[in-house]
Parts: sequence; C-alpha cells; structure tokens
Amino acid sequence: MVLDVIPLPDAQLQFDPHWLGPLEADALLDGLHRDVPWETHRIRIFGREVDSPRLSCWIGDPDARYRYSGTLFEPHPWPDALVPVRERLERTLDVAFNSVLANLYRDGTDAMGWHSDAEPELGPAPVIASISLGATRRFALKHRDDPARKLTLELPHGSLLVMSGATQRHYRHALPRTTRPIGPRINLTFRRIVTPSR
Ligand SMILES: O=C(O)CCC(=O)C(=O)O
Ligand SMILES: [Fe+2]
Repeated sequence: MVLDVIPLPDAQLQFDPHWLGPLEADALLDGLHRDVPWETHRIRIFGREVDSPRLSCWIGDPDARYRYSGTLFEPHPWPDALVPVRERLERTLDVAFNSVLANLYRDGTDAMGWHSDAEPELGPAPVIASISLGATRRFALKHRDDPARKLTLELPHGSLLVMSGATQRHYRHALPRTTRPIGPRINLTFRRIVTPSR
C-alpha cells in the first residue's frame, strides 16, 4: 500500500486520511477509550513539573522502557484491540514497532505543546506512525531554524501520519488547543525503542 507523500523540506511525511475504515476506526476508538488505563502524566515545562493537559498511557513490549519529559515509563501490556493494528502497521511500513504512546484529548482544551520525538531511545532517524481517532484536530509542524517552514494538517478519524527520516531532527510539532466545541480524540504514536532506558 502506498501512502501519499506530503512535501516539506528537511522532513519526510506520509499521510493517508482513511487508513482505517470508518467502522474499524469507530470500534478502535470505543475499545481504547474504555479499556486503556488512562493516566495523567507529569511533564516538565521550564523546569517545573505539571500535569499534562491530556490523558496518556505508555504501551509496549516489556523491555520498551522510555524516558519522556524527565519520567521513566514502564510499558503497559498491549490491549487486544491494538494487536492487529500494530501488525498492519509493521507490514505497511516494514518497521518492528515495539511501543505506542496513547493520548486521549478529552475536549478542545486538552492539547500537546511544541516538541520533537527525539529521545535517544528512538535512535537518530525514528519512524513515528501516528493514528488519529475521534474528533478531527489540527496538527502543526514548525522548522527549528527557519520559522517560515511550517505546515498544519487536519488529522481525521482513521487517519495515519508517518513522520520519518530527519523530521524529528529538524522540526517540532504540536497539537494546539481549540475553542471549537469538540468531542474526544485518541492519538496513537507507534514507536520503536532501539535502546531501552534503564
Ligand atoms: O496527538 C497528536 O496528534 C500528536 C501526539 C504527539 O506528538 C506525541 O504523542 O508525541
Ligand atoms: Fe510527538
């Protein structure tokens, strides 16, 4: 299967707005909303520890430990609903994903600030496969050195966005708040931990 390439200098982006069919996406949204042990992660912003404005869960193989924003996360086991999704992603992208960060944005006030997924555990050129479920939200990318290089993308229910190559090295990304009245959204970023944290 071929994903559409989204052109952006210094980045490598592929996108399929309908990677999951609507029924499959509905079932996954409901199942994960219900079954994932959602928790509030603490993050560090300007040296201060605060609750992140969303619910999250770090899921993965037992050795896929991950240090993120100052905290070491031991993975939760894979929920049944994610097993076929992971297998299909591995076939599509030829990457052996061993973990996924699940985020639940309860409404438009939940968000994620500017960052790159450039933790050393992920290696120098990580492939990050991002599946979106539920409410469509705007995803933004901004070049570290050249603010004119930026892009926003609407990520609909069932979509797949793949960031690879030098994307994390050169760009930050964010999921901004919105004042639109909007329902919940779940995002899954599949990752491959190359060198587990200890
Ligand atoms: O919710 C999104 O689309 C982005 C999530 C993200 O950037 C992350 O999990 O690192
Ligand atoms: Fe990210």
